[in-house]
Amino acid sequence: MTDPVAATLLRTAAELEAYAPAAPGAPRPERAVVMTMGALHEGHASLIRTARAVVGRAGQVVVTVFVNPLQFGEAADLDRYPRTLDADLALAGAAGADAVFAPSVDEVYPGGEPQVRISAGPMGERLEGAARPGHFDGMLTVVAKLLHLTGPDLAFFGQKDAQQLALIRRMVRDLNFPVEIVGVETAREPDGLALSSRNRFLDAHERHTALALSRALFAARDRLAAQQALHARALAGGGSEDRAAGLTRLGEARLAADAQAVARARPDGGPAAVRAAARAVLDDAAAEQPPLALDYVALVDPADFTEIPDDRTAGDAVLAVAARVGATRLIDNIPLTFGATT
Ligand SMILES: Nc1ncnc2c1ncn2[C@@H]1O[C@H](COP(=O)(O)OP(=O)(O)OP(=O)(O)O)[C@@H](O)[C@H]1O
Ligand SMILES: CC(C)(CO)[C@@H](O)C(=O)[O-]
Ligand code: BAL
Repeated sequence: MTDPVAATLLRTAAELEAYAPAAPGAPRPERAVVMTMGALHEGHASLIRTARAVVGRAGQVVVTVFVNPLQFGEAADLDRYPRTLDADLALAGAAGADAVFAPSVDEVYPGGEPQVRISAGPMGERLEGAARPGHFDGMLTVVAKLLHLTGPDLAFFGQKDAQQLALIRRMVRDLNFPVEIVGVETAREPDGLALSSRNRFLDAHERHTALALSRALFAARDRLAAQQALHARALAGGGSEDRAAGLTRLGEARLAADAQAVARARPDGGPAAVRAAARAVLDDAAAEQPPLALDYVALVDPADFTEIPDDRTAGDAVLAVAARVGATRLIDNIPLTFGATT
């Protein structure tokens, strides 16, 4: 069922329940769900295509479209969130979805705002959670409900919302949800800007400033790679303080500086160096017109989003950034691995 036709629209839990049941005696098809807030773009399409590739033609791909009031702090952000259901049905179908479940607020919360909610715990209070109090409780509550309503074998979420993905993995583990969570790499514009439904609010100047988010992340990644390459040369005997001193005596300043850089390279590239590389780009963008207003740039442990200490020499990390450009708040992040000298 991968023809480029609009996906079937399901509006209620009853329609979803009755949707394409397995024939009597036939095995239930494997079901993948991709949860969204609509205004679908290529980032969502890549999640849907990945979901289709994993479950195959015999499987079912259900996309949910629901702008969840529970996870919005500012009413204005909720009100202006883009809603484009017809285009969403076409994009979801073209990317390989069978059905789009787009319930009303009353359908999802028939008793009004739920009194019993999922608590995101300490991880939900850091970074995005600090900037948007209650956001992650609201997000996890609706994800739990949508998992119950759609009953998937697998659920796909973007790495672009890295803290959200980590919290969903944690909820599924802590509360024994019978579903496999799959993370999908961030889709970007050719110039690096992470695709986001909120990008449509940026005018040309704001978009130019907003490019600093991804450029900061790439600068940090490149700094880490350069430090790791220097360290690999150090391991291969390519530099030492003695060699640098010898070259200085011979007047070979450039070669001396190179030998010294190799000798001093840390095996991990150094968390501080990585943060500094990102910060330099973001500081420049604060002077752009319009300016970038930095909310945070943080190098964190992907398991719990605590800050990576400066003496950490190995392991996985996420460099995450959030900033406001004009009236639009944007986030981005990049996974990094320390200590991976080749
Ligand atoms: N650029 C992207 N690459 C990969 N996945 C993405 C991308 N953008 C969003 N997603 C994922 O799509 C799913 C639905 O996200 P959502 O509908 O909030 O879109 P969004 O573009 O992130 O919206 P916004 O940025 O306005 O919050 C989430 O799992 C999210 O991580
Ligand atoms: C997971 C989600 C669909 C829950 O509303 C939302 O947070 C999103 O679009 O990332
Ligand atoms: N993209 C994550 C959902 C939100 O911003 O509310």
